[in-house]
Amino acid sequence: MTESSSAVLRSLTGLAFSKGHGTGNDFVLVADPNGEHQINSAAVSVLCDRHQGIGGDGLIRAVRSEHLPEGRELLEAVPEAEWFMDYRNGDGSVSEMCGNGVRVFVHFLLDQGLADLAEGKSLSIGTRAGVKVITRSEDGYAVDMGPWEFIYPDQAAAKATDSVVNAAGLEVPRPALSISMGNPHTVVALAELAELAATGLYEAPEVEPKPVNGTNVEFVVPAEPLVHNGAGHITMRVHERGVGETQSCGTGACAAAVAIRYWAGAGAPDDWRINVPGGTVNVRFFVADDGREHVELSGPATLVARGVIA
Ligand SMILES: N[C@@H](CCC[C@H](N)C(=O)O)C(=O)O
Repeated sequence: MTESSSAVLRSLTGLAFSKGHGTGNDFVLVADPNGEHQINSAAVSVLCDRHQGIGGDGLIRAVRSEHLPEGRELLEAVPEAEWFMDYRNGDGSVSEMCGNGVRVFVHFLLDQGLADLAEGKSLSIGTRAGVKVITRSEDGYAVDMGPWEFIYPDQAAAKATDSVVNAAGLEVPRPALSISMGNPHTVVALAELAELAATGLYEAPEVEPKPVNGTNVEFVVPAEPLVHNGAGHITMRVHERGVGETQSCGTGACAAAVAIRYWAGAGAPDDWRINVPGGTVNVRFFVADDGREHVELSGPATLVARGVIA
């Protein structure tokens, strides 16, 4: 351990944390109701280090929205969004949204006695991508992720792809489609599972044009046939901005379903199962009360440990 990382850990002595995951996308979770802990990006990367820290794809701080400027702004429109998910990637960078993270966040709030979520009720959680509404579901928790958007709408409409991606193991760059789920995604379809397995994600894929704020990149293989039992089926691997390859990405699963459904055209289903290395998440498209098409993400949330920084 370097001197600076041990100094960072010393400065956090006594901090209580939990460790949790959603389909293998794992997080260090800290309850900071009154916004008293400034966990800077150096501290996040030390805590998320798998060898010299606790280990995690990201760190999630649970803070009351009133204690953050971006939370106070959300409260003006949605006063019930008491809690804010302050999400950081494992390298310390900030991301707008984490789909697996928000389910684990709610599970953590319930475990800590900081919130209630009775059957048939919902919880509104503040995030940097707006307020997300969470309910209980058969597979764990369901999150209304809101509407999706093309990042380059003109190109997407004209050509159905808007960028190209290359990665280790792929012989030629592949066409891709860029989708925003509040955070950026670039989705690439591959023909078969063997090609997906041979794709090297130990370094960031190259994306052209290079997105200014970086991007998460999803490699997906549609099932053959694509639709069975009324749902579309996809297998996905992901390289996450600020992390590397992860076992799962909730916003990535939504972006993958958006892209494959768009490419499949009229008649494509509204229900999707996304198989990732860490399990399965479900994605559903529906028209919400605001008259817009929203994406719902559902899946499990698990807490595995509680501890204190020594
Ligand atoms: N794993 C997350 C996404 C986390 C943020 C992402 N790495 C980014 O920088 O946008 C998910 O489940 O959505």
